Amino acid sequence: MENYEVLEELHNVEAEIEDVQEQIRALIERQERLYERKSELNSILEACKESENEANNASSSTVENWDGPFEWDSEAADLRLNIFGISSYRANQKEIINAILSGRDVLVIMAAGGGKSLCYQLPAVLRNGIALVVSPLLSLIQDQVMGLTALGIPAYMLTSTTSKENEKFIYKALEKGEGELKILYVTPEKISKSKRFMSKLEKCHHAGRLSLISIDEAHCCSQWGHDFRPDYKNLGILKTQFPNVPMIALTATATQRVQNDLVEMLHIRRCIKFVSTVNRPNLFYMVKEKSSVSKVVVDEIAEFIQESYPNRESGIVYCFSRKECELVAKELRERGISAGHYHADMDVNDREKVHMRWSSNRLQVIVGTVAFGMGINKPDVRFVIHHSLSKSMETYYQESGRAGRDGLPSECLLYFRPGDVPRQSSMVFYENSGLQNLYDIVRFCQSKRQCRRSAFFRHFAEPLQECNGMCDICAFSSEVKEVDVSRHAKLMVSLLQDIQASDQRSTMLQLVEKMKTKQKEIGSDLKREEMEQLILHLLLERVLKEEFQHTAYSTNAYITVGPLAKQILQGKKTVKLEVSTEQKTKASERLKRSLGSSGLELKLDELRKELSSLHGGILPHSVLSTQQISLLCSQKPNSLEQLEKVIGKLKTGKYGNKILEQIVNYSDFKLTDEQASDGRAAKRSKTKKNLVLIETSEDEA
Ligand SMILES: Nc1ncnc2c1ncn2[C@@H]1O[C@H](COP(=O)(O)OP(=O)(O)OP(=O)(O)O)[C@@H](O)[C@H]1O
Ligand SMILES: [Mg+2]
Repeated sequence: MENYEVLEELHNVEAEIEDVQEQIRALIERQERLYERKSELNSILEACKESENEANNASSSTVENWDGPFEWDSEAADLRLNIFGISSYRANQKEIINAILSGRDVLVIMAAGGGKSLCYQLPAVLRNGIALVVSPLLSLIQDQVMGLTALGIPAYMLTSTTSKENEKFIYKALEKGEGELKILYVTPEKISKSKRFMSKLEKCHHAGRLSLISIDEAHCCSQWGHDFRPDYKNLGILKTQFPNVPMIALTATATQRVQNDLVEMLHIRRCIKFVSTVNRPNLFYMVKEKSSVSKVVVDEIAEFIQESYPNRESGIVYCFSRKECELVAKELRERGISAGHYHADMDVNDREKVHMRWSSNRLQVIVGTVAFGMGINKPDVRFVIHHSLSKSMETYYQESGRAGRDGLPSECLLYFRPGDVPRQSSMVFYENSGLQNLYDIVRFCQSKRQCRRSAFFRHFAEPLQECNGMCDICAFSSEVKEVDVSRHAKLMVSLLQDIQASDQRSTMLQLVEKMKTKQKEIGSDLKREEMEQLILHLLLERVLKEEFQHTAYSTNAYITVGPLAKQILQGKKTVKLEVSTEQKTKASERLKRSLGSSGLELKLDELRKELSSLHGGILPHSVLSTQQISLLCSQKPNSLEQLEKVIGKLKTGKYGNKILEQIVNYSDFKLTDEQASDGRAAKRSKTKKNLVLIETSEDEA
């Protein structure tokens, strides 16, 4: 054998080894993803078996029909309507309340705004003694205590802001049963750090006065959750110390892993689990192409807000960075929208002030970073706009889910452009499955065919449900065609190989620039946006991958050749891009129409603002919720007695005359014979008004 032959074979063998190694790397990576999926599927299977067992046990035991009847039914219904002002239960609420009142531990998974608070507040009022509620944030606690106080329910909080006087009152109530205390809110730190508090609680329990324990936002227990709080890990002590006190854990987080985790950590393995759907039928999801010119984006956002929400309905705009968030707020203000910014770098008092102004409808829009999160308790947020994409499907679900907690139609709008991806990836790449999670939401944004809602169902492993035209994909019929871009993909991979061979790196932006010249070789021009779309597509397909380099000030993301690049070079893989051929309409006309407020709605909105400041600055929605306003407009009660049927005795007693005055004064108020004779239920009038109210009535629940 000649020397050169040996050398040639050696090169070939080396090339083949390299090829094999690449395939092994790709396979290992695939194996890892499969292992991860396997463990997820196992957890789901486990949960299914558990619920099957529970169902089997349920059929053999005596009381497992949580719908009732129970001895407390009428008392509970009276409290619901006349104190809480809620005309009918939503899905699962009644069952959860019954399970807790039967003394069982309960785990509640219910979407944001589903009405979890009522599930523990109503039993707390009904049962003798004091209910303990653990909640992660001071602002959430303050909102809840204020809301309950407005309803005349003796609720207190024990936190760093509690006055000495109140603290004394609370300790006395716990220890001696003196004074009126029904619901006590604490942060988890109180349980893990205050021995004094725990000893008083022990005394309260010993005297048989600890009625129930509620763990709100329970996903904070789990490291897999999005808001992990170390102090939540210690809450297991509550069940150990008070085993016979029913515990209710509530969260809107749907992943199986988190659910399993928190049941273990709270020691409530025998709990009854109520899992409601992740579906938020009143939310309209929409992804919009984001211009690379920042002014254009703000113009579009401003126009959207002004056109769709001329009555200054509340909204949130989420931004990626603190700087961006200040800038966008300023630019919105310049365009005549009352907007304030909110981020973690601000002074706590300033942050609180902005939050408060927004909660009381004095500020229309909060422009925030992710720091504007869990504490948001405002039910009538009509729109959530993402100025750039979130870091995962779960985060997006949570953030967009802050819209429409009152069940009324609301919009979730995400501005997406591929150039935002490297900004996010350089932040999340070090997190557990960070890049994988990010690529999931990128897939969601890139898709031009898959219903947005069904993407959520898939993500949370839930059976598909109808979207009813409540996402851009289902609502607008834009034609999508597939374009074969395999040649461009091949060119891109070989270009990257050349770059890497000369020890260089390329960011997404640089790669697009280089490709713009290079693609002339194949005589076909992809537009800049299409080129970016192609890069993302190849990242998701693992033909390309991102690599990161730290500098003193930032982490840069570079695009490099990925494990499946060979397949492209060898022509084993075709690459197709989805391209819309039609422009989409601006927004859902249907939704817009349904959102239009009537004159009476505006009058009642004004009234609730006025009453809220007259009644010690409570929040306007504590006076009347937007849903109650809609009911009043459709039913137009004309006596205190009729009004009571809509908003309950308590609110009628407090605000009834003023409300009736508005309804009577309202010029186009005409009482139909039908309403006069029997005060018909809301549903029929609701459809008349063309207002889509999404709620579950008692008989449906
Ligand atoms: N059965 C009901 N009918 C009408 N409105 C209801 C009902 N139950 C609760 N609500 C209202 O829905 C809104 C959201 O309720 P709540 O704050 O309990 O939601 P949540 O499930 O705790 O949401 P989050 O996960 O965001 O904390 C509140 O304004 C509440 O008054
Ligand atoms: Mg809640």
